[in-house]
Amino acid sequence: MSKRHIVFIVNPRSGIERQKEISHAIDAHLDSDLYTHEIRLTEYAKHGTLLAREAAAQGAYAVVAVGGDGSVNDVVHGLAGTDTVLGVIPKGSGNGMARTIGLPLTTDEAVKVISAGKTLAMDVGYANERIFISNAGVAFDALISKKFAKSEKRGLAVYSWLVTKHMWLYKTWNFHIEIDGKIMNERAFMVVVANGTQFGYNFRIAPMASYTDGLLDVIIVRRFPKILGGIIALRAMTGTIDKSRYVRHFTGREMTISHPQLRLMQTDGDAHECASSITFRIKPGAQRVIVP
Ligand SMILES: Nc1ncnc2c1ncn2[C@@H]1O[C@H](COP(=O)(O)OP(=O)(O)OP(=O)(O)O)[C@@H](O)[C@H]1O
Repeated sequence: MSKRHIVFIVNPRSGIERQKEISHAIDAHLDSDLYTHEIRLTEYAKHGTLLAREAAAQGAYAVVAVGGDGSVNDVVHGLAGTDTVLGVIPKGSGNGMARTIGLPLTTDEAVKVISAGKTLAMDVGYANERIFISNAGVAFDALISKKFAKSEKRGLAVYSWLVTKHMWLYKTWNFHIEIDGKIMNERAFMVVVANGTQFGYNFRIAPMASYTDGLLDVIIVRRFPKILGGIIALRAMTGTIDKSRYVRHFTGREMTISHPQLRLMQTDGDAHECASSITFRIKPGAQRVIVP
């Protein structure tokens, strides 16, 4: 049997030590009787999409995103429409997708999972034409993604500080929302369309979401007394946010979220400009992913 080829995509900005750690883990734990491999370094943001597309075109069995949800998102954009499998070594700060599928967070263990090669077909979300794996959102989470991207430092402490600081000033909007034909207007602090359960750091905005149910989950956090912000955050950390009286939850296959002033959204933690109306869709089982 011919060996399967795996391409690992690494952001060199993560540092030489981390690159060495990844190389050692691959040498130690990737079964060389079954796999050949190469490591490709990204040269700029989103370069992972191009590298993944090239790898798939050259017949790679798998492309492994070494990083967080942003890196996974880049790779999945490149693999769209191909049979090449996605692998993940969780080296981001929040690692929302990796935590959702229960991947080990250490490099050695993550490489062992890749070597074992068990896969499942994962649903892929679309926000207009843009892919998301974990979640997409149009309100407070989009603002935090933008602020987090500008921050020099990463990590839970920075993320928590940004949420706490901006929550007090944030003004809710009255969104027009249509979910599989059902129309509603909601004054919301957050409207998140989720495929995975969390933003990262175990902050579970959609604890009921599944990568294999063929559905998107819509979480609407309504206007709430800001003094209760800590309690809502605690509910997210304990996986009970849907039990809050300020939270509404729906599932569907297609939904549109609109507001005349809407300009900013996030997909997998990456903030970008958007139109005033966004349509979200799910492609069930569109991407095979290596799982524990
Ligand atoms: N060489 C590079 N130079 C600049 N940016 C890069 C380079 N390679 C990758 N990137 C970008 O860096 C971002 C890395 O995001 P990633 O999600 O992997 O890390 P993170 O934000 O720390 O983790 P998480 O999303 O889990 O919090 C991606 O948007 C990717 O496009």
